[in-house]
Amino acid sequence: MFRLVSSSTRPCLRRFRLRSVSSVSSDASQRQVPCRRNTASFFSASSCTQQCRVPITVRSVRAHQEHKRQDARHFSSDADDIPTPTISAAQLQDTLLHLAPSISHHLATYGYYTTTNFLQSSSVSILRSQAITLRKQGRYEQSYSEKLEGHTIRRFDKRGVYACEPDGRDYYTAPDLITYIATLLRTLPEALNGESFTKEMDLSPSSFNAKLAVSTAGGSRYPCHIDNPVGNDGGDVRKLTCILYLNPGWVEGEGGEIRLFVKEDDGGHVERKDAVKKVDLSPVGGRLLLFWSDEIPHEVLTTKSSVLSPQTIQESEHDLSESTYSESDRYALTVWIPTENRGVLHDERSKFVDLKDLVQFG
Ligand SMILES: O=C(O)CCC(=O)C(=O)O
Ligand SMILES: [Fe+2]
Repeated sequence: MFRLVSSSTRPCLRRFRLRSVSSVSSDASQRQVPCRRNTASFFSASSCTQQCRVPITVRSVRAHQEHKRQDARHFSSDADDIPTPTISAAQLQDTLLHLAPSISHHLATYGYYTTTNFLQSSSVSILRSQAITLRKQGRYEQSYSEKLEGHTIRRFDKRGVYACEPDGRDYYTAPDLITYIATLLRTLPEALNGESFTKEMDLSPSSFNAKLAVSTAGGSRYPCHIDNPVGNDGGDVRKLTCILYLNPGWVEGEGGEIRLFVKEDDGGHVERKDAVKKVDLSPVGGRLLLFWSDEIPHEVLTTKSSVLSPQTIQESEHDLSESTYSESDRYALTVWIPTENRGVLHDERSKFVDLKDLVQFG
């Protein structure tokens, strides 16, 4: 008997640490820069004290040179080389603050929130092209799930799915992706903690992990799972899953939908224990989807081989730019936000608590 433990690589919740910043500035003079070596301090270059301590041997000299080469790729002392993101952090922040009351209400009532208009298609195309550049740099690896077989956790590759965990070193390649992640983290936890429906969740802006995943066309799928099935017992404090889809030309109804299993009764009045509703959402570019990481079962349906509108395909034939590379692939950027209040994870009092029992995993 298999039990799905986690759909993704075990999270490293210390991957990024954000300095507490109350406002977001897109002004280049105020911009915070990635640390040279320590990805954990992306927003605090001055706090990196780690030195390169590779012992001197012939092999290590090569390793050292490679290290320096990699470093140079990610860091330049010339401030002019720091890329300026195209998307406006201030505008993103405004949008999130504007949506916060509705997000809070929907999360509390339905367990999820979604909007297809979170970003303009031009911004989605920029984010996608940076995701593709990271892929061309070899930053993605085979994505896998872990299942508990007896007492052993076994790893299963997800066919056709590749993932990377963007971090501070990726700023030079993907300034907009990193700006989006940072702005989401700076804004959303605090905004939802200020709303009465989600106040108790005590979401934390201080640490998190992010995943950029690409499902290649023609068959890849994710089985039904919960992102954080073990919760505090396993040291996993992820509470809110935030997915941004980066597929500008996606055609609705052509596969690749995420299927959420939510309560049939969404008004919170009469709740039948066995009432589960399936909600299928296409990964259309600019869709933001949020749901409780420890409660909402979901799966990703098979991606069909061609999911782009004829217009997009036609355009891509004449445009060999980065933004149309691998145009049939399904890109999703997920940020998991943890809670400071471990008691809310797998809370027996939650109205969604029985969803995981009602859905067959694996
Ligand atoms: O890409 C999606 O729609 C969802 C991916 C997912 O469920 C996961 O990474 O855990
Ligand atoms: Fe998931």
